[in-house]
Amino acid sequence: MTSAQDIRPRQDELAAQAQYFSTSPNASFHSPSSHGSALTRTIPLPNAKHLKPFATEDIKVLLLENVNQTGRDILSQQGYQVEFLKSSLPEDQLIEKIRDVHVIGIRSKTKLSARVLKEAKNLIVIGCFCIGTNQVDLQYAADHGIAVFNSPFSNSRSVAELVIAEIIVLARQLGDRSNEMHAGTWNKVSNGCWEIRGKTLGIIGYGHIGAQLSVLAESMGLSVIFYDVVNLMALGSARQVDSMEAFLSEADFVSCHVPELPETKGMIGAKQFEQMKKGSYLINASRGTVVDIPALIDAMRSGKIAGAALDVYPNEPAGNGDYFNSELNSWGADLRSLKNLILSPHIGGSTEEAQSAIGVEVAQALTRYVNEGTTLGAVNLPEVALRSLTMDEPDHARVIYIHQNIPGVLRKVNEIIGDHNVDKQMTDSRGDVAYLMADISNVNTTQIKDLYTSLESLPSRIQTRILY
Ligand SMILES: NC(=O)c1ccc[n+]([C@@H]2O[C@H](COP(=O)([O-])OP(=O)(O)OC[C@H]3O[C@@H](n4cnc5c(N)ncnc54)[C@H](O)[C@@H]3O)[C@@H](O)[C@H]2O)c1
Ligand SMILES: O=C(O)[C@H](O)COP(=O)(O)O
Repeated sequence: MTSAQDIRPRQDELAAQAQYFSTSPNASFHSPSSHGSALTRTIPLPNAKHLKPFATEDIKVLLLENVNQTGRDILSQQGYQVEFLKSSLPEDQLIEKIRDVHVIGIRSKTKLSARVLKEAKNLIVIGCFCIGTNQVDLQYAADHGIAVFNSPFSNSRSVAELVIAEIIVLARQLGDRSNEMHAGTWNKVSNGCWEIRGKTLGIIGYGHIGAQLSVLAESMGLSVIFYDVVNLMALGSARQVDSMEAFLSEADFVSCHVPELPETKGMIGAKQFEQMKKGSYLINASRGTVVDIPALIDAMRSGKIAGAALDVYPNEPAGNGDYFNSELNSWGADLRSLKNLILSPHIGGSTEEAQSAIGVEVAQALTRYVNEGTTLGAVNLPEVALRSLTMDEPDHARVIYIHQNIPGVLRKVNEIIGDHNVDKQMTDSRGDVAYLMADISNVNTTQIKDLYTSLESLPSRIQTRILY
């Protein structure tokens, strides 16, 4: 039976590996990527029942933005060094911290631009503990062999429920009445207050959240129409409308659920407010850049739009307690002065259920990637997996080779690994980047080092890891 002690590499093996890499320091820094370092070391784990390819305590994880305890626990239980911070970091501090880490976990606030990622010499994987991945330069990450994972739908229901609440609160001006009561004013009005029964909800972006919202809204007596760039199956009695103008002119409530893309930036602006019904409402819980805020302010002041709910903003404060500030956003003060405008601090996905599920989902994806190289669910790399390699036979190794997707690479890689018995192999490509995973047997430590050096020397190489 394997004891806990057995699943750690012996100190003398670690020392030997450190020596090996310190005598050939460039081996892990070949062009085109400057990535590769501690994790490209090949550290043996004799007798381990499951693939744990290196000293897990060497793995440094930085978690920002208050990632849920469930995720922190999973990563800590792996033995990784986990640093946890409640808020995001200013770019200069982020750059200092990211230099060192192999894994970073973020939410929607932390911008992992090419400028930041360029400094992340050890980084192999990013976990977005949220749905959106617009805050990460996905192409730069892929080109440098950094996998990115997210949680595609664990908070969808939470967002949909929040929007349902907002529809009723807007229709009844409930936010204003509550504010007035908090200020000591009794103001009993029915003017401009409506039931939602029989009204039309227009959903822009009929994906995970839009579809959930559609089902909930119909059950409360709303008619649902939606606009999406993709032709989609309508749920229940919902109906897809092809033209944005026709869609906007029919909806009493318009709710945005599109990702942040170049095409969705400012997609609701002055022209679209003009096309909306007089007295209609706008809800945005997608991304702050989707709605042109000065145009919204004008439309609300003119009475065209009777109310709005914003959960997201083009610039959001770094952490709790920070001022929602009008210096950063010239329109901040104007927004706060508007009537029947619900402002919430990006809480669409902030429920216990969603955060707990996201913590588990993303932390497990990160662990599988670090320990086994599995990219299932990655948003920027090809999805590749092989069934788990057991370490019962000590002469087995898993080769992970991320490379440029150009002709002739597989032939060269197979020439290198083909002297050994290739038990299984899978390769796939996505755009310019390809990912190869192969389990080989009848290979000893010296041969593994040779394999590693040969693979690293191929000009197509982005990142090599050999797990054994
Ligand atoms: N407020 C929050 O806390 C919160 C929580 C979760 C997600 N979000 C945001 O909501 C967005 C949507 O989430 P989702 O899970 O429903 O995404 P999704 O990918 O499942 O659905 C997005 C839909 O938008 C459509 N779309 C894309 N571009 C479009 C365009 N130009 N016009 C019309 N439709 C377009 C897509 O075809 C897709 O059907 C996320 O990308 C994220 O930014 C916010
Ligand atoms: O993309 C998302 O899932 C939402 O915007 C929620 O982001 P958050 O985890 O930063 O609240």
